[in-house]
Amino acid sequence: MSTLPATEAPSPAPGPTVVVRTVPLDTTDPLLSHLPADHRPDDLLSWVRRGEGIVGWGTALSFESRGPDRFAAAETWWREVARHAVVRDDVGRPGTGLVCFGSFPFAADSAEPARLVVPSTIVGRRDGQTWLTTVSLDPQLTLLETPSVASDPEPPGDVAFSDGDVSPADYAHAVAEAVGRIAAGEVDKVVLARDLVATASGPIDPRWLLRRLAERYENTWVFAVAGLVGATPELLVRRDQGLITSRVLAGTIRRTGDDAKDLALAASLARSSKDLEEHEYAVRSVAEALAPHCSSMNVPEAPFVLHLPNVMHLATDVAAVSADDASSLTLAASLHPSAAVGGTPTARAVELIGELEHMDRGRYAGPVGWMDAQGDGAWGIALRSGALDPADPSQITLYAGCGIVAGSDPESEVAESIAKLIPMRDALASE
Ligand SMILES: C=C(O[C@@H]1C=C(C(=O)O)C=C[C@H]1O)C(=O)O
Repeated sequence: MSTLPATEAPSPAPGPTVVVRTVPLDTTDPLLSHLPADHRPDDLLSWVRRGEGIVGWGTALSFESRGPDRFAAAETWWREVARHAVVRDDVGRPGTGLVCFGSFPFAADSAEPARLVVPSTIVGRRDGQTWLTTVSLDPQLTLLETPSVASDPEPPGDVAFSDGDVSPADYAHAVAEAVGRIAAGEVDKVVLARDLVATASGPIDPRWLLRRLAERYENTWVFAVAGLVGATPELLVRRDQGLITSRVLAGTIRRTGDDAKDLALAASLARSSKDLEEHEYAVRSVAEALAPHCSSMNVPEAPFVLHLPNVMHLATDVAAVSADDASSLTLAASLHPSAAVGGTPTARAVELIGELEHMDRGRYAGPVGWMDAQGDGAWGIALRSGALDPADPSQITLYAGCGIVAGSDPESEVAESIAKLIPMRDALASE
């Protein structure tokens, strides 16, 4: 329990003053089991992988930004919040003390704003050590009770799927058009996406989705920020005490369910010139964007095959040593959009997405993650995800996209998008 000195009122500080307290917590209960049952769906926050990470709820502070400067505005706001925060941190590692969660729209002209949220309660775990952080605007902050395990979430009931803005037929058409534009030399690669609307008979509890995603997709980061929920296998960037890492994915094969066949497919994926070419574009775009911020960088020569229950991807883990004080969010902003979700060359590919895709991606395929007061943090690409409808608790829009290159075939890309929708479709099932 802390009694911190009251700040003078009215405060001359331009930013809000938050009072933050982190203490070790003696529990081994799964992080996701702490997310409370009685909060609004868009008030639950998660960044969890293999039982570790952070979950949060309640809103101590939040911020929205729009347009091409959405990242810079968020960074400025965060620096102000961090500068004025009064922090007492008894654990002292990345993710403890003051932390925000964030999620950014893919496109600068999206109707969706970028969101940063500082939750009022965070439970985190790293290397087996668990902690509790409370954040308050009240300088007389007293520590909350140790969070308990919440009641189990209810399943969403029967779920019906319907076309979103881009039907499978529209998608095949857009892919064919993109292949034509690639042949004409406009771009080398463009990533096109589509959406699928799921309507459940009952309210969709994000805690249900998160638990199911975490159970089945242990090679992913299971996230929830302001109603965007998913399990991404792609880490845009992590900054952890001077070490920068990124997991680049591009090049995909659908799994068959037959392990022997899947191994043969994995071997063919690792040799496929179409996929290797697509992968190479994505790795190069990440390495080039990180280079100005790094003193040394390790980019493996050949990708490995990442096995997920629904698909396999060509994957490369880039590691680098930070050479400046660029925060994880600044790094994420300079990496976005990578060739994995935009294309190559980036600017022209993004224009082509605007021309051919016919939907607002919202925060799908944008950076999603968290950051602490030192700028350490982790930002994934919001893939294998859905956006809960803020107006209808029983509806969620799911998204999936595919990298289109010269050799792409529209029907295969429709099938690949279907495979990429499986994690969220399965997570919605009630069985
Ligand atoms: C765009 C998505 O995935 C991206 C595209 C990939 C591809 O085309 O091979 C692979 C992984 C991701 O970088 C998605 O899942 O929606």
